Amino acid sequence: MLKMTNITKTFSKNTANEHTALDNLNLYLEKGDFVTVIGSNGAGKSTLMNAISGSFWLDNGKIELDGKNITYMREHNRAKTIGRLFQDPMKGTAPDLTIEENLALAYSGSKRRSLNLAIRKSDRDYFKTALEEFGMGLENRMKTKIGLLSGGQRQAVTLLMSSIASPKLLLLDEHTAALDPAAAKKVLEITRKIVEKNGLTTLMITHNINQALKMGNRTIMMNAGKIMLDISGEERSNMTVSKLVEMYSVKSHKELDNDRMLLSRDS
Ligand SMILES: Nc1ncnc2c1ncn2[C@@H]1O[C@H](COP(=O)(O)OP(=O)(O)OP(=O)(O)O)[C@@H](O)[C@H]1O
Repeated sequence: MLKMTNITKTFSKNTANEHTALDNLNLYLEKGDFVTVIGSNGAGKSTLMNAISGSFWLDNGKIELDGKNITYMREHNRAKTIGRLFQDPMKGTAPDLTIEENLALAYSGSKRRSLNLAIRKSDRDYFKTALEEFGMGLENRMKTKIGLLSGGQRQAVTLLMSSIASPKLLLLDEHTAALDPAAAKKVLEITRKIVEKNGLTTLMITHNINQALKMGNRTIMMNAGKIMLDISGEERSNMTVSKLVEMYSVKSHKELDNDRMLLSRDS
């Protein structure tokens, strides 16, 4: 489904700040894989997502999605098949449009209909049913402007927008990190449901190691622009947070320096 071969990206080349954020990295995701991504500060996790969504050109390497070479495809074209959520709940929705208008935009994009805010009754019923499943009461606020919602409610709507656009790939970049614990829990629950129901191939960055081991079917750990650990199946089921932290130190010859990750190790 997603195949990244020898991808390399160096920022500020030939300057004192030169930094190789992605270093000959290889990653292959099967269709339906839900992969969690962890790693130290500056390991290259967000840069990996930026590379996939096309925020910059690679220095080297190739990215294929569903058999298609997208290495030189522009970002806005990739966005048609790659959904992305950020830490900032303000991103990804139009704050002055209502919940149903935002959903209608995502829906019209997926159906290749003309961009139109006149909402059909059948579409409205479909959105309502989908929102009801979240148990947040959003189905009764479909005419509320998105900008008035809490961060958790916004991320829930953004997730629904991403899924109704039927993406080939969903990228979640610490999408619950800015939320309070109760909202984060709820949004994760919704994430799990949406990914499962739609069989979405998903990459999710999290600083919470526990969460990384519990969500999805595979976990990768990044360090210095490379994937240093890739676990799934029995090895992953038997993995503990302490073991993972220890493996990081052994493999990288340094202590894990992601404070947020370590602080959340028991939560
Ligand atoms: N556009 C850019 N220009 C220059 N340097 C960049 C750019 N984007 C990322 N970097 C650098 O690349 C490295 C990797 O950054 P990245 O944001 O991918 O790390 P991360 O693993 O997501 O870290 P964190 O957990 O702290 O968010 C960092 O040293 C960062 O400063």
